[in-house]
Formats: sequence, structure tokens, C-alpha cells
Amino acid sequence: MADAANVLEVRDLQVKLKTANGSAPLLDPVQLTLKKGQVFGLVGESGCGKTVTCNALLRLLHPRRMEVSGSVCLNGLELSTLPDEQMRRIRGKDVGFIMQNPMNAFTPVYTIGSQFVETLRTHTQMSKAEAREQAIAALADMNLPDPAKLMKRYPFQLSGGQLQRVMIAVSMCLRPALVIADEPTTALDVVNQLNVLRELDRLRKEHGTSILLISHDLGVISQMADEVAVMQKGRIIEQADVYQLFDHPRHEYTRMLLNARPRMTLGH
Ligand SMILES: Nc1ncnc2c1ncn2[C@@H]1O[C@H](COP(=O)(O)OP(=O)(O)OP(=O)(O)O)[C@@H](O)[C@H]1O
Repeated sequence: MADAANVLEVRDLQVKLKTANGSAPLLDPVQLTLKKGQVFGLVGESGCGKTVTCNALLRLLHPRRMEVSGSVCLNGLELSTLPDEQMRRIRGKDVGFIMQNPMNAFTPVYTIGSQFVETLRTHTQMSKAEAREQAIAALADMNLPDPAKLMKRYPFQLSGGQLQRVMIAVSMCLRPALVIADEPTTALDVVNQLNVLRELDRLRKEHGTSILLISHDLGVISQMADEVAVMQKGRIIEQADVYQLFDHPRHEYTRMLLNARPRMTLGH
């Protein structure tokens, strides 16, 4: 029975890559519990399986190439057995997704405004005018200057930091219960990293959104997360409250990551 305090409960989520001779494990059985309003950090070096975990949660892995098993429960709703059409509605509306390279999230030939309006109208009954108004308000809320003008721009006309903020505005505007942020600041310079993290944190506080924050950078995780899981080679090797993990890391690999983290602070 799902606990009402939890937005996401993942049990025994396992991924295997189908090969000519059988299958190769990519993800050992993963258990995750995200409480409402919590930031859950998933850390580990490149290739350890963070993105595979997110894609498995959202059922974005190709069934012909990957074998996924286990249970993923979002606000009490089991996602693993939902029809594809219902799952499509959940992605974007109930679960927002912020990816590492915002350029990949937008189609280059359409303006920011038309893509934002389209997303809003796909998931709601809003008229074009209402959606446009809401999009402008969401861009302004992300402290983006002159949002009405920005709506007319194409993705390549924005800086990486601006585009990342637009993506956050798009993913948060439908007030999803959960946002999965996969390396949301990795492609940004340090100043933009801090700004984007601040905005994410503010939106979480204002709307009570839970965030699954994926990063290879424990410096970022330490600023944002309440709880942290450390992943190595497709396995969660340590999971703890952020203070406990930083003060008393149990695993040698966690200690190595801690020693390698850059110094940065959100300053609040
Ligand atoms: N479509 C795929 N086909 C085959 N192998 C894959 C596929 N996607 C991921 N993998 C493999 O799964 C493992 C985990 O990859 P994943 O992208 O989840 O790592 P990651 O921790 O997110 O790394 P990064 O921080 O670089 O994004 C890697 O060994 C990768 O090569």
C-alpha cells in the first residue's frame, strides 16, 4: 500500500540490455522513495546508470532493446502497467523532465513561444491566448528579461543558461508532482549553474514539487538535496540523509566523490 507522504516509490527497478546471446544487466534492482517536497539526489560518475534509471522510471527505454522490471508508483498510481497513452499524459503533466542539454529539448525550427504554448495546450484545455499569457508569466517567474520578446525567439538565439531556465519554466508550469532533473546545470558556467539551482529550489519551496536531481557533482547535490543515493556501476551503494552522507560517508567510493567536489555555495 502506497504511503500518502511519498510522491514516488520505486521497488526492484531493474534494467537489462538485450543482446544477441541473452541479456546484460545495466541496472541492479533499485529501491527509491521520494517524499513530497523533497529533493532526492542521485549521484555517481559518468556511465554508472543515472540516466538509465530516469528513463526506466518514465518508461522511455526501448522495449526491444531493454528489459525493464519492477514497480514505479507515482502518487499511488502504478506506472509500469499503464497503457502507453496514459503514460504519455503523465510525462510532461505529472512528471516534468529537465535534461542536461536544453538545446535537445526544443525543436530548432519553432519559436520558444510556439513550443511553450503547444506544451500547455497538449495537457490542458487552455485557449491559445490563455496559454500564451501563462507562458509569458512562467518565463517572467524564472527572471527571464522581456518574456514577450523571448517568446518570438528561436532556441539557438538564447544562451545555454537562458534556455535552461526556459526549460525549467516549461517543466514546472503544469505544476507536476515530480520533476526529474538530469544534470540540469552540467552544460552551464558556474554563475548560471547557481542561478538555475536557485530558481529550482525556489520553485520547489513555492509549489512543494519533489525533485529527483541527478548529478555527477556532489557539490551541486550538497546544496540542494535532502536525501542522497550514490550509484556505482548500475547499483546504489549508499543512501542516506544529506548531512549523514557528507559527515559520515560509509563507502570508499562516496569518500572519493566527496573529496573531488568543487566548492560552491548558493549563499542562503
Ligand atoms: N541505449 C543504450 N544501449 C546500450 N547501452 C546503453 C544504452 N543507454 C545506456 N547504456 C549503457 O548503460 C550504462 C549507464 O548509462 P547512463 O547513461 O545511465 O549513465 P549516466 O550515469 O547517466 O552517465 P552520464 O553522467 O555520462 O550521463 C552505460 O554503460 C551505458 O553505456
